[in-house]
Amino acid sequence: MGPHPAVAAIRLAVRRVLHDILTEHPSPPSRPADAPQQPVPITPYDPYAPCEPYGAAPAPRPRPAGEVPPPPPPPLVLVACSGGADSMALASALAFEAPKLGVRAGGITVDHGLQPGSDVRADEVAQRLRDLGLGPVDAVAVHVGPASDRAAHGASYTGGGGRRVGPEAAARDARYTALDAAAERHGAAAILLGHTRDDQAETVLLGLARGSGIRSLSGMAAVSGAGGRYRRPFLQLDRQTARKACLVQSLPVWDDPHNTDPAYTRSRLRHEGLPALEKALGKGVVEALARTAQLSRDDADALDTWARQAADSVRDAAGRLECAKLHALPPAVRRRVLRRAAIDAGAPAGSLFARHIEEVDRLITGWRGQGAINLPGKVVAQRQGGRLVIRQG
Ligand SMILES: Nc1ncnc2c1ncn2[C@@H]1O[C@H](COP(=O)(O)OP(=O)(O)OP(=O)(O)O)[C@@H](O)[C@H]1O
Repeated sequence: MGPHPAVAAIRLAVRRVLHDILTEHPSPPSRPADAPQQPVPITPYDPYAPCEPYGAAPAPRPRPAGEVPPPPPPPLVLVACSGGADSMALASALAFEAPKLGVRAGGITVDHGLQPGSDVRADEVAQRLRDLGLGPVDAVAVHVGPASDRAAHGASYTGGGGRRVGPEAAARDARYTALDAAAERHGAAAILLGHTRDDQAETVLLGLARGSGIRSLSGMAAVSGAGGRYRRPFLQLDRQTARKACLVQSLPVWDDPHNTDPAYTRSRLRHEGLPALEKALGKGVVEALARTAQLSRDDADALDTWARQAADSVRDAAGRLECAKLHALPPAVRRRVLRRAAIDAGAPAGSLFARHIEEVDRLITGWRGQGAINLPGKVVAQRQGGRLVIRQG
């Protein structure tokens, strides 16, 4: 008899991602047991050979012709685990699938230090990961400082005003910094995150409420971070499946009280907003929102590419933006060109909102002699003759 359907589903999701990682970081081919050993040439002992100076690192032994270099170690994949149901299910699937594919698998849990006893819990989670057979496993304590505007990990949770704000964002920043450091320390090829389809639906709704275009509707990417470090195998899987997989495998899980605390926007959305939407619109809302994320991402990527190509064609020989050519572009492409120009001039991406770009756009489409527009980062946009000048002033 095969595994429970929930367990089969989480394993399949992880197996697919491990296959992708292996394609990008091929494992050394395993030598069949009966393959002939490569003879290792023996260097004759030379008593007159010069000695290494004391304390110096030994010089690498020149490899005799014909000696096969040692194979690189198989890629290491870490699971980022809070101890919650989603990431515990992910850890169990990784522990099951990785050895079968010749991948090394470890884990990391981050202690944000925001609740009493969080250090003890982090140690417990680390032990559970080791009990699953994962290694190396780290429990890392972080200091949660003020939140930044950075949105570099494919997730962008914000408050209603558009800025990434509050303790949630600050904890996330500290967590990703710790995860990045762990990946560097261990030379990991990837870090798996347990975001599910339900998390994706919530992220899309938060983006919708922000009203800043299809990029914010595109939710979290399946692959993100430096060099595609972060992978989200469960983005197509619902939260109930992950929880069920933990239940049938008797995996203890920790339910973060923040997840049910109505003080948090995401928690209200999860427990009040989405159920109300499902009641009004019927089942399938979560699935539809997750599909919206994927479609929006594809559209946003295409428009970004178009805008990158258009950016050169709207400049004069001196590299200045020509208003007439900007005017001829479709609005979605023009706004992207303007946004990119403002960022290149020094405006911080996280503080540049749709309303800023709309004002700059009016210099092109609604020109009636307006003055200069002040943008974040002391960047100024103004129309001079038929040119749009955006620079730090
Ligand atoms: N303290 C932590 N240490 C390590 N990884 C974490 C931690 N918190 C969250 N993560 C990672 O980020 C993912 C998303 O976390 P988030 O808090 O948004 O969701 P969650 O619903 O609480 O997830 P989970 O049920 O896995 O705890 C988790 O699945 C996990 O991979």
